[in-house]
Amino acid sequence: MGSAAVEDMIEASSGVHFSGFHMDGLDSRHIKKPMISPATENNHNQPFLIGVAGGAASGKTTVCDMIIQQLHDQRVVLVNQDSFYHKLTEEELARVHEYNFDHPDAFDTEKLLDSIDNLRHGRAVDIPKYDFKSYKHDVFPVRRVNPSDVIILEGILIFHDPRVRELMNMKIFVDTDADVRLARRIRRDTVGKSRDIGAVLDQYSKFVKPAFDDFILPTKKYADIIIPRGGDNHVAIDLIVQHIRTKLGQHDLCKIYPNLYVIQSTFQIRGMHTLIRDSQTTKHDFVFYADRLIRLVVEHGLGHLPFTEKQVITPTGSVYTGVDFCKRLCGVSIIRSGESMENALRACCKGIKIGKILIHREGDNGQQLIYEKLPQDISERHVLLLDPILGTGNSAVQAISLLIKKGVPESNIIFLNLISAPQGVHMVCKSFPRLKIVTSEIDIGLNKDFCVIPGMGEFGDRYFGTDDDDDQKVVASMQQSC
Ligand SMILES: Nc1ncnc2c1ncn2[C@@H]1O[C@H](COP(=O)(O)OP(=O)(O)O)[C@@H](O)[C@H]1O
Ligand SMILES: Nc1ccn([C@@H]2O[C@H](COP(=O)(O)O)[C@@H](O)[C@H]2O)c(=O)n1
Ligand SMILES: [Mg+2]
Repeated sequence: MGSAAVEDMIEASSGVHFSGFHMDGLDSRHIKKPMISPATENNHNQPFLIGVAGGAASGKTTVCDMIIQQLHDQRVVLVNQDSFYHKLTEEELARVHEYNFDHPDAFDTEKLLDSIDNLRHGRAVDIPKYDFKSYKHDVFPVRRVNPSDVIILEGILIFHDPRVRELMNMKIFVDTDADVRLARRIRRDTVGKSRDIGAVLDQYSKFVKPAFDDFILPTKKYADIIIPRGGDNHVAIDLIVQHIRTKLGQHDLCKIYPNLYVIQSTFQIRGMHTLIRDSQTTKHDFVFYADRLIRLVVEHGLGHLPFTEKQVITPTGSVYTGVDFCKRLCGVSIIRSGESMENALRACCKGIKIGKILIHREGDNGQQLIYEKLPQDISERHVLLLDPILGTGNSAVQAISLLIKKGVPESNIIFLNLISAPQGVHMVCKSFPRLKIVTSEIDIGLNKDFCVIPGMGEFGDRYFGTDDDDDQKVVASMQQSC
């Protein structure tokens, strides 16, 4: 695809986030101003920002180095909070042993925020390298840091300021025993920084330990992941790297198509995917975890519907300013796998009408519309199109074309699925830039039989129990648990 075509498409589709506001059927007293659906699942065109905090000598730098090493094929930069220590005055330098380097005020957070803002917007920045021996920033040449796919921010107090914290896509706290930290610090400061052991211990009891208790430890609660034993914890580091890779994989397609929304990956979501993708999972477990994931996708999809502001009076007599749901909705499932998503939609939207479309699939593009039953007034509704797998995209294109033929505006269609292949994403997003796709994971691609890989096999067979192997799996799982 030419870059001009991509730009045209992005421009055309970016408008849809603001154009789906409908007022039909709503009480005008409740309508104050249009509210744009929050689309927080992914940050288009933004690098993935990781924060790594923890006590001094807990192993933060070691953990960052290991992550960077494992992500060797990605553009990753490390930004150290040390680089943003305030410049000391002559007076402070003369009495440096009385200076508290562990207090939040020791850092120039405004400058740090400015540098991150530049990097996030694709601008290179010059970051000084701090010299622990002279307490100065001008001993070493400044480091030119280029914008990258992943930015790691590391430092004892990197979670302290909420403005910095809010920018982070992932927060890691390195949790190492206090004795180990002190022992490492003594070695580092005496051998590495040529400091006197008495001064090191004085600084520790006067500033380092109190600041850890008062400022650093209280930020542990903001962490998404706490790593005990730092760099020795290879399992945690592998999982973190895997998660970052998933996020980076998604970013590429999300950068091209602003109408693609991949729900924020968590270890819970990855755990559920691991189960439904495992060929040894029993039907019972498959249905249980597929239902959980479907429910998440449905809830995220509903988050993209237009809302109107609504105020209510609570039992305490106070005013609560909230939102009113969009009422003109309908679901459409692509038979047969799509029917597995109907229950979750019904559970979220009381009494929702659900239409059906049956498409006969043969090979990669032998699609043929066989049957359709849709509500008569479908053109006036927002449609949630249901199909757990987006493979080649041919069935989806058939179904969407039918909806558009029936008068449904393209921007009123939200296509919900669990797994999308990049081929299907390209096909649907290119053909219908005003529609939205909400999915939970993007897979690698399609095999020669047009099946999604790694995928999960034939979803309908596994969900509805028409998978021949299932009895053997039950026996195997019973044997395992004996
Ligand atoms: N798992 C570990 N085992 C032994 N030594 C370690 C380990 N992790 C870090 N160190 C050492 O401890 C010191 C502090 O580690 P570092 O990663 O620089 O911590 P921080 O960045 O949190 O201050 C360094 O000298 C490093 O080599
Ligand atoms: N001139 C300085 C500046 C900082 N420190 C100490 O460094 C610690 C933070 O660095 P980490 O790599 O351990 O995160 C912090 O505890 C400061 O006391 C210093 O000793 N001298
Ligand atoms: Mg460090």
